[in-house]
Amino acid sequence: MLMGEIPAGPLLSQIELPSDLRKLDKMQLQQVCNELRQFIIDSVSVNGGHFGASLGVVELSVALHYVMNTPYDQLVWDVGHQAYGHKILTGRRKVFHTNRKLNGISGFPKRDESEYDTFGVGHSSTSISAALGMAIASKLKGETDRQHIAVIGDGAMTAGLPFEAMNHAGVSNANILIILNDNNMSIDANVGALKEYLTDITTSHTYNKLRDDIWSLLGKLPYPEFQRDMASKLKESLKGAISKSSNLFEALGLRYFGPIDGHNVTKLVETLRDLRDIQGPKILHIKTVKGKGYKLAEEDQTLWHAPGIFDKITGKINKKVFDMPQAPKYQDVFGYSIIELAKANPKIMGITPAMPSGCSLKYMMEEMPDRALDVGIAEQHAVTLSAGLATQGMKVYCNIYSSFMQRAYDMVVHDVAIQNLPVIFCLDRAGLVGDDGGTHHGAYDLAYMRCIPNMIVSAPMNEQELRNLMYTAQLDETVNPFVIRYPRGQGVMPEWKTPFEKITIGQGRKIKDGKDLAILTIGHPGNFAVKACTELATEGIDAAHYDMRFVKPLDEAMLHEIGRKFSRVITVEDGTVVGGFGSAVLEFFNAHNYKPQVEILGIPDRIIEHGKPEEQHAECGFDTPAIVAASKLMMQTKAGLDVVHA
Ligand SMILES: Cc1ncc(C[n+]2csc(CCOP(=O)(O)OP(=O)(O)O)c2C)c(N)n1
Ligand SMILES: CC(=O)[C@@H](O)[C@H](O)COP(=O)(O)O
Ligand SMILES: [Mg+2]
Repeated sequence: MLMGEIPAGPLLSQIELPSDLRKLDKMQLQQVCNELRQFIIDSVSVNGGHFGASLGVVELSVALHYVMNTPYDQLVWDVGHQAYGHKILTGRRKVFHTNRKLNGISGFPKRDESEYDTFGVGHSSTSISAALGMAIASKLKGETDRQHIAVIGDGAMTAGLPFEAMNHAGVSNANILIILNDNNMSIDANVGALKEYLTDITTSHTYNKLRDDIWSLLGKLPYPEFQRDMASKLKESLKGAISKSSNLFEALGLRYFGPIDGHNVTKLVETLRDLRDIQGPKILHIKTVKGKGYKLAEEDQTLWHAPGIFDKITGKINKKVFDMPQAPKYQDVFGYSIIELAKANPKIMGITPAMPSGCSLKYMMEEMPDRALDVGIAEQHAVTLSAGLATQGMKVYCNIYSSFMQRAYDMVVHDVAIQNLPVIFCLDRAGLVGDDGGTHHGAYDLAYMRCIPNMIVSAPMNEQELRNLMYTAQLDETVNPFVIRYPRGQGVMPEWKTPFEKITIGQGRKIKDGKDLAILTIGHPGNFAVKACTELATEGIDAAHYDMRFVKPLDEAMLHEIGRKFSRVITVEDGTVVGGFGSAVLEFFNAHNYKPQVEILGIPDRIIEHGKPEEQHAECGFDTPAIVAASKLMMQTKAGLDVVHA
């Protein structure tokens, strides 16, 4: 056993790869499922990670790798937070204890990690498009026997992209199987008309009775060939009568099967075998329970989506221990402050695309259900909906994780910025997010927002600043789109509930005067600089510190002061160094002919993998020790002449 390796049950420990699984008798699969489920519980309880979603697809994961010839047959998991069983069955059981840790395996499927991971994921709703692309390529290569399977949840299905993909798949002859894993949950409760439809189709007596009658009639027919022939004839004749009018997926040109019980591994195996023989685009609807097999997770599916480390016997979740126990999370400052503001201003609304718990809008949804909405996984819709509301004078706080906002970029430009609508974008999870890794970092927002005309782009250094920026953004005199971006987790102010104060847009704050060099920060990393200045002082270096607050508009008066006074400048941001805050400062200095030596600290131009945020800050080189080191190095050079290279 490797150090940290989690022990597996007797059958599971014999399975290194799906080829081992396929040697088992079908009757042994239930035991494999039981052992796999236990292994996931054992692993996640000690190492953390996503939990309920993987428990819900244990049987499906086993059945898929048992029936399909993976990796030749291509399996695409949507989001990938449910793919732990898949990872464990495909060569990564022994290293599963390194899941989401620095230098360990990723929490999501990743192409360079395994040939069984056919497509890199983390963001939702991409699976059908990706699998369709693979299926079309297979057809062109003449691979008629190859299967392409997209496993997508009911939450991920609420986005636009799957419908774009199904609209295409339905008129293609591509060999694609979509498995809709319907557990009636997203992270929070799933929302919208599709959810209602999936419930209706599951419980519809007419539809199910007709389907069951047909199958039992077919079962009574004498020969399998005759059954098949009869099935297809019946299917054809009933197509117009029932399916198209009563089934959304059939209307899109997909053959619809189900719903079936996604926890019955034998039934899944039989069904997948049947479907393997049916060419063309098709969808299998399975019903599962998120958190299946761990009672507490079944009972509170939101809490157990990603609970962190817990005691698997008692179910007690270990609360994360923060450096500053009393300081709140930025998320809660947002969640409580928007309620305060909304009570005073009836025009205020809150919008989240599927992250009410994550971003804390849930508090407002509970208190003011008409004015705070979860629109499902639909970032593009969230932005344009906010734009529509803004045309009517509403003050909308559209709260989207920074990395998920990437897919709504055109809506920000076309629907908001070009019309200069004063939508307030609260970009949560800005900067480096930790365990979720490269797909989830909010690394690019400063760069991609600051290049758009009309935008105001800001980042608070602490809770009070967040509140004041939120307050300023909703004032009637603020007529531009307003970005406020802040990181995941804790701030720094135990006494965070300060009275609201207006901030002058484009005005920074001088935190500390100094004479040797200037450290310019944006957002939360300003706190790293505060500590760095204290440390530098003990070594006789007198650094000035400016919290610039805005990347757009820049505080030009402050930058003139800095340009005139300092020949050494360090900029610090938790965003990409390519085109971000540091670049904006350099552009200003260049335009005004200031020539200080400038070092830009931030996220380098490569993908930062999973790990703890502190490890990632250190790796990128913008934490306190890195600021101290860069300052000391800069002080060794002759100001304004030598160029410092890290
Ligand atoms: C574009 C995007 N928006 C939001 C998320 C956050 N997110 C991850 S999983 C999830 C719920 C997905 O629900 P579903 O597809 O039904 O899977 P389940 O967890 O129920 O198995 C959400 C909202 C994401 N990963 N990507
Ligand atoms: C898979 C996914 O996208 C989410 O579950 C994400 O991991 C949530 O991240 P937070 O824990 O930061 O809300
Ligand atoms: Mg779901």
